Amino acid sequence: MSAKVVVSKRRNVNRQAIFLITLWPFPEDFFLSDPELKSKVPLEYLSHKEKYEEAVRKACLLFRKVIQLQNEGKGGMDNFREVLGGQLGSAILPDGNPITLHYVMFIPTLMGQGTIEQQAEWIQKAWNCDIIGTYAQTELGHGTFIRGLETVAKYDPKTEEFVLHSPTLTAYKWWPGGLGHSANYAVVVAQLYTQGKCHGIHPFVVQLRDEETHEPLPGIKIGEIGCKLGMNSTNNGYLGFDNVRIPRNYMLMKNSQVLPDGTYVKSPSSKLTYGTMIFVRVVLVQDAATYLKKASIIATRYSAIRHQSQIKPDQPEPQILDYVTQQYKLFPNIASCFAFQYAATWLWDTYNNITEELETGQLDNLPELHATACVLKAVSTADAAQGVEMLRLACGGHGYMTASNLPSTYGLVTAMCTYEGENTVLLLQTARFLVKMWQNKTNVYKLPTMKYLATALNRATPFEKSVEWVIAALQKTAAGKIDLANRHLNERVAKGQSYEDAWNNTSIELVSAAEVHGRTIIVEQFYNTVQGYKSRVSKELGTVLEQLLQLYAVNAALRCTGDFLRFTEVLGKDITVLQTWLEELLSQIRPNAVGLVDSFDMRDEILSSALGCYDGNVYERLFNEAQKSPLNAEPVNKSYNLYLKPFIKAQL
Ligand SMILES: CCCCCCCCCCCCCCCCCCCCCC(=O)SCCNC(=O)CCNC(=O)[C@H](O)C(C)(C)COP(=O)(O)OP(=O)(O)OC[C@H]1O[C@@H](n2cnc3c(N)ncnc32)[C@H](O)[C@@H]1OP(=O)(O)O
Ligand SMILES: Cc1cc2nc3c(=O)[nH]c(=O)nc-3n(C[C@H](O)[C@H](O)[C@H](O)COP(=O)(O)OP(=O)(O)OC[C@H]3O[C@@H](n4cnc5c(N)ncnc54)[C@H](O)[C@@H]3O)c2cc1C
Repeated sequence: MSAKVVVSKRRNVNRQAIFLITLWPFPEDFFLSDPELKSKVPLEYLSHKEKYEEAVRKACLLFRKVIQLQNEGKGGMDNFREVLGGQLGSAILPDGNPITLHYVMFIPTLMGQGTIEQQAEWIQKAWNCDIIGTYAQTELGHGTFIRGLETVAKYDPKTEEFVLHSPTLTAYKWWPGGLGHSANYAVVVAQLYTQGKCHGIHPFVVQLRDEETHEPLPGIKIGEIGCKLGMNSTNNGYLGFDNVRIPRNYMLMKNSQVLPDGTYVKSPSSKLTYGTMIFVRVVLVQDAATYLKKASIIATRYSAIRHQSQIKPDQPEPQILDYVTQQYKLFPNIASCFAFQYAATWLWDTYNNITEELETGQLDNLPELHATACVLKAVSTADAAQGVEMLRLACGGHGYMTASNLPSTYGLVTAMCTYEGENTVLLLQTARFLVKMWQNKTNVYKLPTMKYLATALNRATPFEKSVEWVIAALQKTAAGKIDLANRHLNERVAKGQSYEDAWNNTSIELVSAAEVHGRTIIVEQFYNTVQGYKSRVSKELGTVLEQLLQLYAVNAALRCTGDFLRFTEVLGKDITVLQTWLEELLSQIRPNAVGLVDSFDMRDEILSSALGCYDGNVYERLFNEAQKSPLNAEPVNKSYNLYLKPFIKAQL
């Protein structure tokens, strides 16, 4: 396959940033109208092996079409984003894409961690798909604690090679997407040893399979890890090394180097090796918004079609959308879609600005970027997973059908809470930075996401029914929680605990403080975006956006009433005002609910749901989907004669 990519010789080019510039309206039809990209049989009726084979067939066609568009000059990297993300990507490959990691982590790591020469060597090949790669970091024994990885890369100056080895079973790589049978190369993260000393984890490019036959190379033990809750076509794999040799220049050496004689040259920051993880955490916030939008469309449209029970005995069964409890399940999730979308856009811009600085050697803003990416990834994916499950429940029994596409959407979104950093662990990373800033308050003034900490604790926040008040109250609560956690940490240390034990013993409070900090950022970004839009949109649209903003804010406030009572001046009677405000907003949003989810602009083929179609023909679609069950192909199944009949006829 041929595609052109120009590797710039300029060092300060943010190569990951160029991925997501949208210059071209994405031609969904080019993909969705291709009969070869449609499934002939619903995936759930295929075996595990057939699912994988079908996914590889489609993934190859999908990327061939993206490259065709690119060669015709139609769009650029944004096309990749569309086909990899939760919108078009998950419609065509509902149980995951077996080559995603090639684009989302392998190529970005070559770009972010390789020298100019290494990029020139590898990127064109990867871009042309002459090689297919993955990102092999996690091991059977360690996913979170990457400093504890056991795979070893030992430098041999005699041959100028690294020797990769898995000394134990727990050192086996475990989880990388596409590793099982799709990829023939990987970026492998391993402990670097040179001149008898361990220098910590570093990234290496390793060939795993023959480029022609795809047979595993000598010393490479490789396979797929088996069935999972979801994402069963992503071909997550395992990988062990038995003294596999690779050339010296296969270590990605943009940040630290091993010279031919084995001398180690240190990186300006050991955390630059973690750069690809920051990149993926940033793009996941957008993906969380996309999955939540999908589920919100399905559940809201279904709620407008479904009639059940009676509100008043003498009246017809209402649309279930008219039940206030139903509105409470749906509308805060619709508001969250907007909130996460705006937070994702803001985080993406922040990421671009800070990575530009990193390219020029300025590392000052890296810790804040890391802390912010961690908390926004954690809060958005946790809320999206919880939201998708709530929206599934909001569809009653039909939401449990795979034909609703809600179970599979949940399978995709809940995985996000674990991969690319387990959410609790990420919140603790943010808490670590918050506490550090809290202890040295002068630093706080400089940080856009944290400067509120300098004044929030002592600011009066008398209750008023406004978003501005919610933001101030969240800020005061976050500051109060950080302050309290920090005090408890110090008290434990003063009583003789080590700092690490005290940290662990305070970690419930620390996680909670980080979470409120994350929600503060999200509400603030939502607020700033709506203020920016107000002068540019119609009065009516401005009103609806304002209602969504208020709903997101008041719901965020009601989720932490206990904390508000502890850390702000709010009183019990004010909570009643908040509750009434929420109820008013639900009824204001009700007439626009279907219009709002329609505005997410997802076609029926993308929703892939019998419940969520635009025309509302829910029951016909459910019935038609049932006809696809292989059990309905014959009126009597052979198990009747084999087992049931003898069982029924037998004298028990
Ligand atoms: C070509 C076109 C392409 C177009 C592309 C278009 C893309 C668009 C596509 C859109 C669709 C998307 C689809 C997605 C599908 C995804 C598929 C699934 C992917 C799933 C992949 C994975 O799942 S892949 C594995 C991820 N696996 C983790 O995620 C491990 C977590 N575990 C850690 O990440 C570390 O283990 C952990 C905890 C930090 C501790 O690390 P540690 O022990 O070394 O560090 P310590 O805690 O001791 O901290 C020491 C100091 O380091 C500081 N620090 C720590 N991290 C830092 C950092 N990153 N940057 C800066 N600073 C950092 C910290 O703040 C401290 O700073 P200080 O000392 O000053 O306080
Ligand atoms: C679908 C999927 C795809 C994946 N794809 C890839 C891939 O392509 N490449 C790759 O390298 N990896 C991949 N992974 C692995 C993923 O990155 C790890 O699973 C993730 O980082 C979590 O690590 P873990 O599994 O070791 O969980 P653990 O760390 O074992 O977590 C278990 C529990 O321990 C807790 N815990 C752990 N450490 C701490 C701590 N310090 N403080 C408090 N609590 C703690 C966690 O909060 C959690 O509750 C994938 C995983 C999944 C599920």
